[in-house]
Amino acid sequence: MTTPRTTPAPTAPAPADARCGELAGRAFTKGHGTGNDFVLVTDPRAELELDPGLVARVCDRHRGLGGDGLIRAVRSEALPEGRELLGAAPDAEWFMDYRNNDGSVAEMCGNGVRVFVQHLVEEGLVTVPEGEVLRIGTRAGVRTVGRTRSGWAVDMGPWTFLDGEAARSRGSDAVVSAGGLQVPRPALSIGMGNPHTVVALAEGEKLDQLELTTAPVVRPEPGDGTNVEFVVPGDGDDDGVGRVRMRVHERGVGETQSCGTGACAAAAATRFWGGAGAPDQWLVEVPGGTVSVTFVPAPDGAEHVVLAGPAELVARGTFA
Ligand SMILES: N[C@@H](CCC[C@H](N)C(=O)O)C(=O)O
Repeated sequence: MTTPRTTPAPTAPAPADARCGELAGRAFTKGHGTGNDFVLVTDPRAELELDPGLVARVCDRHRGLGGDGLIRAVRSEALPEGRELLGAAPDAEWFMDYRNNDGSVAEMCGNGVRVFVQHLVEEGLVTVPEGEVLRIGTRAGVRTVGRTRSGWAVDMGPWTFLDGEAARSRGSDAVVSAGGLQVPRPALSIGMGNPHTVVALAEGEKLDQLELTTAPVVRPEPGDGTNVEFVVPGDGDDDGVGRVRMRVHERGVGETQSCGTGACAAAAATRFWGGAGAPDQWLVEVPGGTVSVTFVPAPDGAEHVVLAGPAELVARGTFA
């Protein structure tokens, strides 16, 4: 006689928190800037609890909406880091709360700002007439954004050497190893509100041969991690415009099609290596398109970096 089966046949366990619970019923927008793609959520009063696991589930390319990051549009007054900015910039009504695809918080996202502003405009939350600017709060400070013929231009503030004097005197302050590179290469650490490490390669061929599915190793290891840009300077600047090709491995994401702050860092490093006479205007070609980077004297006496490029919204929906 066979004993009746009392235990249920095993089934695959349901993954914990598989859905985007906290976001259920909320509207989202999907957009990108030169292939750097984001999920955008409007949460004016900062009511959502965006824990890293939730952000990672939303950004998962197989089980979520998919994205290099998640951007929450919050009124600056609703977040402590936004309120801090309002004293000096009372017109910075909206704050870009940016999260990387792995759920980590980042200070700044250059492509994200353009997509964020496009989202605010299309949601009817702001108007930006031709010739006027909008001020946006970010964890890297206030950013000023204006329209261009084909997108938005963002004053990204000053660029900095992250390792001041060493970088200035030697032209490099770190070494980077990566798949496809025979030997570790010297690199320059540049701050754009967030950290970047820029490596120059001699030929385009080497750029195409890089294997960036695993993170490049940077020594000395930056405490908060870094975004790593590999650049190949272009030939000839007859028109006074510098050109670079770039691939990037982003902190908290992996290889992306584009990185706005990375393009600014790549142009700043290449211009620094080029010495006096290097152009102030640059076109940075990334796998997802081209962005422009211009170095301008600013009223505060510092040199600012202006990043310009497109922003496209591709979908709207509701979280299940
Ligand atoms: N893609 C962004 C940069 C996003 C943040 C970055 N991964 C970090 O952790 O600093 C850009 O367009 O600038």
